[in-house]
Amino acid sequence: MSTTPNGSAPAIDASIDVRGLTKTYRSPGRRGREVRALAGLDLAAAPGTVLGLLGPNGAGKSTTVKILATLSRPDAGSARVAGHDVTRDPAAVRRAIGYVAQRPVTDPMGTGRENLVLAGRLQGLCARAARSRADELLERFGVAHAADRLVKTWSGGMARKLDVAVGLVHRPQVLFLDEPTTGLDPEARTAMWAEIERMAAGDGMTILLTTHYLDEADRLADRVVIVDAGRVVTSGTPDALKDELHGDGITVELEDGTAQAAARAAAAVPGVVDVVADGRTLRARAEAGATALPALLAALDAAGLDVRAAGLSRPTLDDVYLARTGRSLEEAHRAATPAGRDTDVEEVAA
Ligand SMILES: Nc1ncnc2c1ncn2[C@@H]1O[C@H](COP(=O)(O)OP(=O)(O)OP(=O)(O)O)[C@@H](O)[C@H]1O
Repeated sequence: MSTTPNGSAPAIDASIDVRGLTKTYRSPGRRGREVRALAGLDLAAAPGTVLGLLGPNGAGKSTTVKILATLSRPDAGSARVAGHDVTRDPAAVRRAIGYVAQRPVTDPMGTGRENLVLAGRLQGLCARAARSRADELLERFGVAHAADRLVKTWSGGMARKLDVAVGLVHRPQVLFLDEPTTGLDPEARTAMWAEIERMAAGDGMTILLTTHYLDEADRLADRVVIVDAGRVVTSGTPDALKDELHGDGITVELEDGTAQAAARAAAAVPGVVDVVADGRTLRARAEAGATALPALLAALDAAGLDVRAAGLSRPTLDDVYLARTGRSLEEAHRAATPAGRDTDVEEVAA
């Protein structure tokens, strides 16, 4: 809950308010084998905003979402969603949320319409209201033309839209989207991004989005929280996080030869730092890129190196991730051991 500046009275309640959440999984087969999924996680989302939860495999994103969706219990800490405590009032939380899991929840042997009507009935709508809501959602997600075809014949992008539509049947205030675009082709991803933007900006829904894609978070999230090993590494608006890095990125592509020679020349140019050579590409950073780039190009010319292309870029969330965790998100994914996830486990009691 947020407070007025003097801390006295509640101002606007956060739609999602998580404090000091911890969670450990224990494998019953192997005594003592425990996995600490959350180690004191804090996060908050204001109403009508998109919060991006980023982190490598195993960082604790899905565990967080499952606790917020009342599908799992925390060991300690507190979590409130739409003003309701997830452990004290899970029924109220469930009424207020939609949850779109990583894996599809729709029946591939049913039609799109049948899936939506069933979801509406399960949410307590009468038959007529469920049919009308299904029609509305089929239209809204641009899949009405396929409404009466079995979902197994739908494309991946259409099926993912149906998953999201199912999560919206009961008009939730807060929506959890767990990796909504993983596995989608670029066109389907872009279409899904437009939907997510429409839900947040148009419908005023609060959305917690977990993703592996930093460009996705940059585009959609009002605030991002980067988690690793069950803890928050950093958080803020994408722009504020990028601004903290200062300066510009410089990329130079060389005509021939390796970038090693260019790196030596670049390192001597005043203001050019963090020089990295990779094949024929040279990457560096500079506080004032517009001044440093001409000086760098002159130094390369003087060293007899031909340049094919050169450019400046603002820091990306990838740069933020690298600066904050010491490794790229991709590298972190590779390092995460898929075998680390146990399949047959029970939860450690709170
Ligand atoms: N049911 C479970 N039993 C045992 N360990 C689990 C279970 N679920 C998750 N874990 C472990 O808890 C840690 C956090 O997992 P979680 O799925 O929350 O991470 P994540 O950030 O969502 O990862 P991904 O991006 O791969 O979905 C990992 O070490 C994972 O192996």
